[in-house]
Amino acid sequence: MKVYVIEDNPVYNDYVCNLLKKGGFDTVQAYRISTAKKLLAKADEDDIVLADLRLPDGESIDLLRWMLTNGKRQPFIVMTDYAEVHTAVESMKLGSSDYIPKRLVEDKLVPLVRSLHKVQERKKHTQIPIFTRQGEAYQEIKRRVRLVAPTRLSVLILGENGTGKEHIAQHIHAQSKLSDKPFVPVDCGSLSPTLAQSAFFGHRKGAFTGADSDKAGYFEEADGGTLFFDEAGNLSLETQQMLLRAIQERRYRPIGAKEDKTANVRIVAATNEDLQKAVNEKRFREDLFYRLKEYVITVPPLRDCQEDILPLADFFRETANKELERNIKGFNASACNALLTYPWPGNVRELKQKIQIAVLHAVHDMITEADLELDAEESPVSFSFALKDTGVEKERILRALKQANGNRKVAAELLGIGRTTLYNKLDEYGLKYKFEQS
Ligand SMILES: Nc1ncnc2c1ncn2[C@@H]1O[C@H](COP(=O)(O)OP(=O)(O)OP(=O)(O)O)[C@@H](O)[C@H]1O
Repeated sequence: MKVYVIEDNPVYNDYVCNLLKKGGFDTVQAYRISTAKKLLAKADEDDIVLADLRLPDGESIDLLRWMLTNGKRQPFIVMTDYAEVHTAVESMKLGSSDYIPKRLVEDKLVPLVRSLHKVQERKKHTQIPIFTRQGEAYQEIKRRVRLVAPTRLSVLILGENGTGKEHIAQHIHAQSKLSDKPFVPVDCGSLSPTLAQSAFFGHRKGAFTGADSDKAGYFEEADGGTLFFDEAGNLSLETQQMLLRAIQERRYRPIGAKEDKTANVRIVAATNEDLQKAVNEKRFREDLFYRLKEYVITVPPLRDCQEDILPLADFFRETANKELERNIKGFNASACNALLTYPWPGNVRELKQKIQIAVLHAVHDMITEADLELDAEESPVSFSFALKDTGVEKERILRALKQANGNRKVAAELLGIGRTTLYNKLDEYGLKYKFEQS
């Protein structure tokens, strides 16, 4: 997946591409509409286009029109210095996915691209097979899901990108009493504040220019079921206030309607943001935070779930074998070691991608370390072991020791710390003789 950045100012173009690269996205640059058209002719379905509103040879809306007439349905983001609502609305009426004022690019672009990418992933993988993880941390998550699912409590799922939060939300819905009603995911990161009210609450015909017919919002679509706020940390303050009222009063009014409707939904939200920090920094409303976190499920990063890595890798190898029509049998020893020691900043999503590439690359029937193309820059050591919570730290050490069959050297490597630090920690937690090798 690539992001096409079409911006005539080369310095700004480079700046935007660097932001995207840091966010983990590949980029392709163009400075004019004419060049963009040539490049986009070869674009993949899951690519994303980001274009400046005004370009030397026309407006980006012309490019969008060209794409639509040429059957190109990639998400299209308009970047503008001129954040007038009418321009944004015009481009969105035509089918652009969103617009972003340049002053917000630094903070909002990467989350926006990420959510659009997720929508595409979701469309592509509506029927993706899911592996039932057996690791200890996951057993605890399953227990919490089982307990909370039948209640009406709002659930907040916390975890880094790609840890599988959305699947957990789906499990909560599937195990609830509402499972025969809809599960409606909302990508909060891709909602512009201007359009959020209509998106959540819907509108009546004629409520504003362009409202040609009545439209149901997410609350109505999810009626009786679960509304899933994905990337909830990206909600604008304005939208947060609007949602808080609807959730608290269990009522909302579609734009242009004369009467309120009942908000009969169960809320599940997910975020990779530290919401408490966002609350302290006044970026997230404290009252909404408490509404959302009636029950919290925390999903640990993949690097802390060592026992799940190889089984998941095997599962993704099998699915990649089917998709790519290959017959790769497994991983050699150095590949296994690399999988276990790599820090997986992109978590399960990244593991899945790396295995897919490896299955494609493998020359013989076993995947080697080189096939995995793990980025050397992301060495395990770059991940600090500075865990605030000693309980979690102890757990992690125990898991690493178990995984390493008691071998201190391997355990230290798995944890990304030096052997002396590990010995000190073992002393501190009274684990000196735990899993001692005979
Ligand atoms: N147990 C699993 N079995 C198979 N695939 C999984 C599993 N867990 C996660 N994945 C895959 O990893 C990717 C990320 O999962 P998901 O979208 O649920 O994560 P997320 O935490 O919601 O991500 P984000 O924070 O980016 O929104 C998806 O492609 C998903 O199919």
